[in-house]
Amino acid sequence: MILIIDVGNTRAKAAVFEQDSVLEWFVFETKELSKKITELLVRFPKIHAIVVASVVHTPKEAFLDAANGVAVFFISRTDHFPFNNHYASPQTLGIDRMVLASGATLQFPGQNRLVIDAGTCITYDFIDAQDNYLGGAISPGLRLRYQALHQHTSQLPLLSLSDPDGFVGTTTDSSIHSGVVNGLVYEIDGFIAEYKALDSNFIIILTGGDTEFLAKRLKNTIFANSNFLLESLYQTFQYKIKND
Ligand SMILES: Nc1ncnc2c1ncn2[C@@H]1O[C@H](COP(=O)(O)OP(=O)(O)O)[C@@H](O)[C@H]1O
Ligand SMILES: CC(C)(COP(=O)(O)O)[C@@H](O)C(=O)NCCC(=O)O
Ligand SMILES: [K+]
Repeated sequence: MILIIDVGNTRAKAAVFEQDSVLEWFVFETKELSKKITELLVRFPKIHAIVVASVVHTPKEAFLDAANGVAVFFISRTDHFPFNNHYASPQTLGIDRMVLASGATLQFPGQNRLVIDAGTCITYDFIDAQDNYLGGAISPGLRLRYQALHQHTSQLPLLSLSDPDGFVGTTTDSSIHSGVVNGLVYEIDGFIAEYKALDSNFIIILTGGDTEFLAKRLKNTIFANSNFLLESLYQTFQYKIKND
């Protein structure tokens, strides 16, 4: 039994794997990490390894203390990945993006893949049909857009995510919802159109905390899976074990 943990900038996501199936999924605040690991190890005493990918500087000691002797594997940039990395600054590439690229490469062989992760930030990652990872884009996530508008102005309220009524905002609130939600939907559809213009043989994978909200609003056909990062992390770990 293996505990897989993805530590994002907003929340940590975890899954307990038995062979290749998931027994249970968990989501919690990143600051509750140590406490949660301790709880999960009590609930699932058969866990013999913990696999972690983190984009947050969480001290390794915190994991090791909570793991209480269970082996902890921190997936890092120096591990084996199933793609050729062409990012021009590989030393600064987010480990979450590498894991997503790895999952896309292994799960969808022989086609162009675009992975969109709608989390704290929106990340776009492009792996071509020959398994070359080429890069993509980073932009603010949905919640971050609402927060930024409020924090950097005097007059804009902090709103929570809600459906805009059309694209013409007629009040401050509806203008913000239109700008944030429609703006992001146009952005994603726009990027997808650019990638598809390169080659029609494309699979587009959408993941992250805003997957469900966004999936039904996009024009394009996509493969939506909120758990794609955790599944990819499990596969990246299996790939690492085989190739180390
Ligand atoms: N309980 C929640 N707390 C924070 N964000 C949430 C929650 N539920 C849904 N979300 C959405 O999830 C997004 C963050 O996604 P997530 O995958 O958790 O980010 P990260 O991987 O960067 O930690 C936010 O833009 C927000 O709209
Ligand atoms: C872009 C990110 C902040 C996204 O993090 P997330 O939204 O998943 O919490 C993360 O992938 C990161 O810190 N990247 C480093 C810069 C880069 O990938 O080029
Ligand atoms: K992201």
